[in-house]
Amino acid sequence: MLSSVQNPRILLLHCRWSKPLHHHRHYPKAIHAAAQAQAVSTSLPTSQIQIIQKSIHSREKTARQFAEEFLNRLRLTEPHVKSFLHVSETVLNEADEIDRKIDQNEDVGPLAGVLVAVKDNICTADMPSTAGSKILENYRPPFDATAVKKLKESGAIIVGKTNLDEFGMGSTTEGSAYQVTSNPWNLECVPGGSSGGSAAAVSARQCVVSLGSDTGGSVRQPASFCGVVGLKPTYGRVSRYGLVAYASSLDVIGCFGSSVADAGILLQSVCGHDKLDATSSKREVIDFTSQFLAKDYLESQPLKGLRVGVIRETLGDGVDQEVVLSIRGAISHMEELGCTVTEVSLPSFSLGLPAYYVLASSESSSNLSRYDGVRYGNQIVSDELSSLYGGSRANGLGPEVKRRILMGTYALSAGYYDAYYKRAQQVRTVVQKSFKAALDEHDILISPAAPSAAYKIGEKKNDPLAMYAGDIMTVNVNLAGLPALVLPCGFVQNGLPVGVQMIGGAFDEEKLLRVGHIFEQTLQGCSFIPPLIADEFKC
Ligand SMILES: NC(=O)C[C@H](N)C(=O)O
Repeated sequence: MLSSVQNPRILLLHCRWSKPLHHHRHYPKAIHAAAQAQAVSTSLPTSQIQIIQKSIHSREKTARQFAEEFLNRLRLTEPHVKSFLHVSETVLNEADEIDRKIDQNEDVGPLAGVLVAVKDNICTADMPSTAGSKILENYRPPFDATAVKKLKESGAIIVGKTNLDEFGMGSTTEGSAYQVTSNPWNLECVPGGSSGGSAAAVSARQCVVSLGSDTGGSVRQPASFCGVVGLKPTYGRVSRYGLVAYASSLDVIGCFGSSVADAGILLQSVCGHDKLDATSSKREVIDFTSQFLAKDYLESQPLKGLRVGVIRETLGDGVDQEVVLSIRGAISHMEELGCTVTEVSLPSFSLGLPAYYVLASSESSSNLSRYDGVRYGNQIVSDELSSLYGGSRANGLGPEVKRRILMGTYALSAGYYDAYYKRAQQVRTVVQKSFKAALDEHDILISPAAPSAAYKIGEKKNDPLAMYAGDIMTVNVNLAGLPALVLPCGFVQNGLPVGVQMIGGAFDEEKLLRVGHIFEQTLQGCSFIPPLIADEFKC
């Protein structure tokens, strides 16, 4: 007979809220105390996509009923959370069309009836796409991004466009030119950024899953702040065609869900080679989720012998002690599941942050030069071409975007190029090599997703360096182009969630999702439902 430590299925039962948490001695204290206050559900995070597919195909529930459920919740919560810049008016019609197809035995696709929110820097032909900037106010692209096209082909219903820091530049979503989004766990706190709207929308269950983009952590850090799952795929895994360019060598489209399985199923639908994006990979796309979703998989001790490396530099000075405690709890849980956990050093880790900000700003200064008031968006009318350009930019771009363009232009200018841009590229190579060495010895690497939990709106808004410093845990992964998964692993004392980051080798999303799923199904024992909607989910 296996002990609970060896048998995840038994462990899972221990972690159910019906049993007091303290009966499981390995449950981390930080989760322990705060989680009891936050516990609102006896159910584990399950794949909402699977539930929807099963129900609509068995006619137990219609796509319209699911759509109405989410839209009602959206109507109630949106005045508080403000995740969306635009909500579609055709959701119910699209749901009816899916029900009609099912009735007539027509093909509907793996995301049939699933409400997906899309970050507003991802182009949609039938909705505005502002990238959170005034310069693109009312802009309607004449085409869908490849990821959006694939979503539609899979039967998904795009529920709307979500708020973000202007052009993805920021870590709180306060940098949007339109509105400030709140964290559903505490409306006075930021949801993280730049994909704060997409993370908050999943957290408040306004949609089933959502798309974001991640240049230096924009999917993973808001996932951590909002208590949801965030997946940053390998660079090249998902086409960037139709993603408004910020820093093209770092940008990737990523996925949010309330379970690891949902994030994986969403990735499956949007990834793959696209001839419209020369950097998209031609690698064959394998099935990311079938293996771990198979019945009885959890009972096969699937993590036994998995080599896990804890990045030493991410648990030291400057990291909130309550976050460290939660991550240590997550690490001991992985040991319980049979993983071999060792510390690993990435000596170049701290160099990643300045290198990222030089490279991202440099690329943005080039990418954003297209916004001149002539080809896109808002224009200041003038007889003089230079004041038409200058006026439109002065008026249409926000302060953080201007700061990055100035920093990037400086780093690229003759005389400074070698000292900044070239140096940063050299650091990037060092970062890539040190990840490679660490991943030669380990299957996955572990770190916090951010040095703190969510903080108050306004707290860092006027302190760009403090804001940049908050990206320390995530930017290195973008420099190396690797995939990473963030999932909730606990709470700090004030009840805000903490996320653990799992980093994998290039194109190894399947392994990351598998490990994440087992971790989620055996540790949490509870869906991370924010207080805002807790009443609805109490059982
Ligand atoms: N876009 C991102 O991934 C967010 C990062 N904080 C940045 O401002 O660059």
